[in-house]
Amino acid sequence: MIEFDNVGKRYGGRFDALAHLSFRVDRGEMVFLTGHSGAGKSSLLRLVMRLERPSRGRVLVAGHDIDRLHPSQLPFYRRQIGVVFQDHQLLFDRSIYHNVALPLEIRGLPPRDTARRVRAALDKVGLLHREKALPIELSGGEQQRVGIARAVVNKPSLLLADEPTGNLDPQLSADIMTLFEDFHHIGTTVMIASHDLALIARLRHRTLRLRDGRLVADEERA
Ligand SMILES: Nc1ncnc2c1ncn2[C@@H]1O[C@H](COP(=O)(O)OP(=O)(O)OP(=O)(O)O)[C@@H](O)[C@H]1O
Repeated sequence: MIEFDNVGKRYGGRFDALAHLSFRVDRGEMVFLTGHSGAGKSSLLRLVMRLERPSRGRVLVAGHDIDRLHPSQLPFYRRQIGVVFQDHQLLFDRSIYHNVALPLEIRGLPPRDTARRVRAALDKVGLLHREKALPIELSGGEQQRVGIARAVVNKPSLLLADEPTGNLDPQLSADIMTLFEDFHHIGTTVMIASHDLALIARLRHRTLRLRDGRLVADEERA
């Protein structure tokens, strides 16, 4: 599903944030990405989203070199990827329903289809009963679940998360990871950048470890 072939990413013409990075993630796999702050985790995820382009090497997603995508193809490409951030980036003047509906409204999906999909996504994260609430009325863990519902409302084949449990206590973090595992179990490819080594060790999924932009470990834990 994802293949990095000797990828390097240089910022500002001199700083190598990523270097000689090669790995494959198969369709349906769940993989953690770890490493110290500044190791290059977010840069790697941004390359997969095609928010950044590699300075060298190739990034293939579903068999395609995504550097070759025409700008007109990017919206369709990104629609296949759900993204969850640490600070879930909800719109605070919109209800939970409308936050989750946003990606579908941007696509111009008919309201009836939008409603069906939004409710299915909210149901998956256990928040159907809160659809009329505003984000401010929800706890941090619930807000993150809304962020996940919004990320999966387009039924992406690939789900990326950048420190999705960064602000949550251990129990809520474990609950959020269980949600990601649920999507993995129905066939979604999942890649999660996280600092939470204790949680990662407990969950026993493949883990890629970066240090100074290089892949220093690739461990199967199943
Ligand atoms: N747009 C940019 N321009 C210049 N340097 C950048 C840019 N984005 C990231 N960097 C640098 O590249 C390196 C890797 O950053 P990145 O955000 O990928 O690391 P990270 O592992 O995600 O860190 P953290 O865990 O702190 O989020 C860092 O030294 C960072 O300062």
